[in-house]
Amino acid sequence: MIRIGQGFDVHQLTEGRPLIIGGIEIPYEKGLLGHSDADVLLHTVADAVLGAIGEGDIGRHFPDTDPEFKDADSAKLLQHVWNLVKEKGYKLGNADCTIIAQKPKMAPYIAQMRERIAFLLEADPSQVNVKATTTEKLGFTGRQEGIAAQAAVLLIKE
Ligand SMILES: Nc1ccn([C@@H]2O[C@H](COP(=O)(O)O)[C@@H](O)[C@H]2O)c(=O)n1
Ligand SMILES: C[C@@]1(CO)OP(=O)(O)OP(=O)(O)OC[C@H]1O
Repeated sequence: MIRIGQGFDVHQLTEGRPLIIGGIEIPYEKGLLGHSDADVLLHTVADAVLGAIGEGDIGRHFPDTDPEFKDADSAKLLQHVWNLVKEKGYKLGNADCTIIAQKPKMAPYIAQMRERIAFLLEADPSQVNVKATTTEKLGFTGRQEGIAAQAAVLLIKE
């Protein structure tokens, strides 16, 4: 059996917050705003995984009104989601992710993100791809008001 899921998330860039993407802290003058650590990429992957198992989205599992998730480490949220996948008997086929950001340059951090996501999904880094694109200065990402991310995930049950 195979199941596919896709995710999309956006967080606003603001001063005075760390920039955490794909579980990696990136040195930058701004960070992402959210109830949790606002890791836009891990949220996107979690949503794609939840989509693949037909379990809604991260807002349903971790409400942003619940103080328990204030400043939450998104890696822990993704691990919780991954436990649901394992309970259903699935493993990762592959995941493909895109970060949409005008700045900063993600390229130096992509390999680390890939390894971190693979670790969280109990898979080999070869099963995870992370890409980045600007929007050529267009739109809210182009104006550096926020960063978006997309992911597609394939799960396999043998
Ligand atoms: N925040 C980003 C955005 C892009 N990259 C890398 O640059 C390449 C060119 O980006 P375009 O938007 O001009 O297509 C892209 O393929 C990425 O490799 C990046 O590292 N960080
Ligand atoms: C992760 C949660 C929970 O702390 O909060 P945020 O960091 O605001 O993230 P979002 O992508 O808006 O949705 C899920 C939330 O419930």
